[in-house]
Amino acid sequence: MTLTVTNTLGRREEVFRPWSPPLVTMYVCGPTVYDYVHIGHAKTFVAFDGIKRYLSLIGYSVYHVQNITDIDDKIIKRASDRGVSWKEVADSYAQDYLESLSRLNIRVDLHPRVTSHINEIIDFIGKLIEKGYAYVAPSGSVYFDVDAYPDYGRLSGNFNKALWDQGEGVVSEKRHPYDFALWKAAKPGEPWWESPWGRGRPGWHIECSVMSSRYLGSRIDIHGGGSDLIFPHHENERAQSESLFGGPWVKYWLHTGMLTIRGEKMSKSLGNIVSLRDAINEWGPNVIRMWVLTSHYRGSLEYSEQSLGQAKKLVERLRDIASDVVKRLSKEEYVNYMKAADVDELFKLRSLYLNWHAAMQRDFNMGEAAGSVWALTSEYYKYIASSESRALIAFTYKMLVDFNRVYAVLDDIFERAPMAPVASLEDQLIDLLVEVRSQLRKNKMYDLADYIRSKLASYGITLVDKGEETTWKRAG
Ligand SMILES: Nc1ncnc2c1ncn2[C@@H]1O[C@H](COP(=O)(O)OP(=O)(O)OP(=O)(O)O)[C@@H](O)[C@H]1O
Ligand SMILES: [Zn+2]
Repeated sequence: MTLTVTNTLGRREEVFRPWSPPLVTMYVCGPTVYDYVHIGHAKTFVAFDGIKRYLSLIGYSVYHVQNITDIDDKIIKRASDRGVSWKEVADSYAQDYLESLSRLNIRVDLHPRVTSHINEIIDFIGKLIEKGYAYVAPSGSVYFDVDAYPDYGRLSGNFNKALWDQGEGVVSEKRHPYDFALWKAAKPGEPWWESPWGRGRPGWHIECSVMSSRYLGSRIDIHGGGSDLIFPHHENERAQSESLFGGPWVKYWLHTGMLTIRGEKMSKSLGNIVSLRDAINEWGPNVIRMWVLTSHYRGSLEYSEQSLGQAKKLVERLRDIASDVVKRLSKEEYVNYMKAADVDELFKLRSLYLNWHAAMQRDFNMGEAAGSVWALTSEYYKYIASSESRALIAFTYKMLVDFNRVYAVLDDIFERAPMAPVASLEDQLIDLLVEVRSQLRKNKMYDLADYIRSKLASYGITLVDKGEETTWKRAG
């Protein structure tokens, strides 16, 4: 199988060939920390986590850097509205962001912050001025000279100069209205750092060029972010970096589609956000992950109770099956030979597994891959749950382990009980308690039987009584 990805640069599907396999370097634009992280951010961050996890599953080693923008006009404004320092605003929301990532089981290798890289930023800008790509204006602000970079517009496919307005306002000191700020001279009352051009602070775009190359070098395999960043942010990053490094910079530009609410982009500035905290409290982190990872990263995703409900159902099924499979594998009673029907079933599972990979290999098509996961759960309830073939159960387990390398919603189940030929001591003790409880019930000693049930529940073990027989499972 060959992995292909859709590169925003050129807008085509390309075979994935990183600069130095098996290493893959990946930089994703992180948040500007002036408010709580919302589920729109989660869509982008979970999608890249899924991409990284899939690359790791097929043998790559991914180094993932995701920045924190901790100085920006919006942070300064929020601080002055609240009468606190910009640092207090940035630190508290950066904390919320890091906690959210950790609750969502997203592991980023490095979280560089802009304000810890001011010297590197000044150095980068200095070199751009030296090479003739940037100029110092009378105010002490420094601008990128867009006309000096002939490839400008190729990433976004926007070659019409009239549409290159950067949203920074037309400042008379710029050479062209579309030049953008690399360094902003300090206005009274604003935070500043000393620089060769006077006191000021970095512009937004320069920070990502600087921090990505500082940690990943001057050639990066994957640069990611939401599609809202293609223009001007990524167009500008590309102009800055390729001008300085003098050659191709990012190999694959991958962009996520937007999370929408009532058809509109969810955004702090539009004031229509559902905070990730609230969403996690309502649905739990596993459901949010699954919801994002069962849709295509490039597509948009509408916030709806119904689609979250579907994701919840899938997570519940997977957790139920994983617990069952782990428990069954730890027992010795399953016979080791296969019946003809078991072999047929194994082939069915095999094709589901191959289809899952085939979908993932086509530009990480997670929406399509989800079909195989649903199908696996159906096969389990339909056939495997009552099969006695250890091989079939073991293959189900292996598939779930691989799927979970991407979805990461079963870690606790697999960590607690890896595939083992005999039950762990813990499992054997639970079995024993369940058996004792059954005896107590037979002897009508319900108080003691209930005590065992509630004690086990407090350890996260749920008992399910079906007639005389009692089974148990770990809570999700
Ligand atoms: N609604 C959304 N859907 C998907 N990704 C999003 C959404 N909003 C922001 N992102 C992505 O999250 C990352 C961090 O975004 P950032 O904090 O810069 O957001 P922002 O655009 O400033 O937020 P907002 O638009 O809410 O003010 C970026 O990669 C951005 O593309
Ligand atoms: Zn960026």
